[in-house]
Amino acid sequence: MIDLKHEQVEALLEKSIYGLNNDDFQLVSYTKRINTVNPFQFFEAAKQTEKNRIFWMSSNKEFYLVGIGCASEMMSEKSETRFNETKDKWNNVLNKAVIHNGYEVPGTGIVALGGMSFDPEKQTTTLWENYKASHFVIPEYMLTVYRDTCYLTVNVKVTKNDHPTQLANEIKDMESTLCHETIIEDEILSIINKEEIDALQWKETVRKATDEIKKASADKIVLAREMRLTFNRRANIGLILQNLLESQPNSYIFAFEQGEDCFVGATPERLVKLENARLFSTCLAGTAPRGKTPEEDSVIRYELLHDEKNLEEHQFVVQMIKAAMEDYCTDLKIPSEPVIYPLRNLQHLYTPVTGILKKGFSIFDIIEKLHPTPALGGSPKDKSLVFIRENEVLDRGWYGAPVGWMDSNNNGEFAVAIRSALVQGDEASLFAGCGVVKDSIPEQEYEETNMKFLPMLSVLGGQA
Ligand SMILES: C=C(O[C@@H]1C=C(C(=O)O)C=C[C@H]1O)C(=O)O
Ligand SMILES: [Mg+2]
Repeated sequence: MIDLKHEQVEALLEKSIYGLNNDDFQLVSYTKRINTVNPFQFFEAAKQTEKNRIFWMSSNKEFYLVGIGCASEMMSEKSETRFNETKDKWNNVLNKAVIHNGYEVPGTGIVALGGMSFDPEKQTTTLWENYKASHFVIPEYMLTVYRDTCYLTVNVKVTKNDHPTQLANEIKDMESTLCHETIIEDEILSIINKEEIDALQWKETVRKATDEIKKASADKIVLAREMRLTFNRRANIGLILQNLLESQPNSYIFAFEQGEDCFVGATPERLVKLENARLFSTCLAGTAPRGKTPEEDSVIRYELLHDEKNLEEHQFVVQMIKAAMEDYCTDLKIPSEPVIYPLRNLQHLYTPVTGILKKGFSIFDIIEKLHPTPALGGSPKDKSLVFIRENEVLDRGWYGAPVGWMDSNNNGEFAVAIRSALVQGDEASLFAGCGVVKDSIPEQEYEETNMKFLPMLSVLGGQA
């Protein structure tokens, strides 16, 4: 019997509590299988707890994580050390924790969920003040849905002064609150004000980037812009997530709540997935709209697959990811030509990457090596980042950066946080960017970013 009963939970807590010295603490974690729970409802039910919520769904819809509250966190404000700090803190957490998890299911047991800012060296504004340079949370309560089976993990930080019976009762009450069937109200959100942040200046920056590229100081520079919306009411994140699920195929759906703010999106772009040392990454760059009829769609698809400008944008990403992965993987496989990745509002050029992770590396090493790929930064990395830092009129915050999860067995998955919005009560900022190369035309790049606003715009009261 690996599923714990109430009395066993109490005994487990008691054992940890009585083993502690005065100022010490211990993270106790246990996982059990539970009856089917709808992850969107679990997320919605947690609203009444007033704890921060995190939502993650993989693009194949086979895997969900919903994290509630914070039992422990790894936070870093410093740009140069954020990766190492996070790795060290993660190792400390794992070394000190007591883990009761009888399942070898990825994403159960102690899992850290979080993300980071795109460029911690860029001057920040107040827009993202609630989001750190790097922030990972080990939730108090976490629902894992893996191929239709549900698991609940409870993580408790206990101290000498805690009372096991009381704690076990609190946990029991919380479990029933969270697993209780909840109705997500279908409220109508409408936009009462929409402001594109300086579109003219943005097009001018695109032109300046093409000049730089022609001078050969860089090959590709990704430039992004912001749209600010005001609604008739507060946006309900649970409903937004459900609407994203219904409207955005082939996409990761994520939400990271921080008090009154929530960073939410439906991104098609995997950065890296690790499952039992098998590594998957993605090159995604080059964009065209979807056709209105199947015939028109297949013409556009054919053109995209043969379009020199888009193929160039794409190729920089393939070259970089290939070079980056060679040191970390064996059996690296990358097809020589891209295929189409279809989405609701647009289609991309896509090249999958697979390999076997060499021993001694973690998923965090891979993220550090890859971020930002030329899909979001440019090529070469340093030159394009300097251009973005100096010329882009936007605080990207967590937009365009890795978001995801990792477990104690070196499994995990990170996506690139695009097609996303920072929702702040009855307002939101949407972000969209595109890869500028030598043949980029500012007006066309502008239209491309308009298409990339659509996934979020359409679930926030705009037109699909
Ligand atoms: C930058 C974004 O998307 C990236 C840019 C693309 C392009 O320019 O063709 C395509 C996919 C993404 O790599 C975004 O959606 O904001
Ligand atoms: Mg493009």
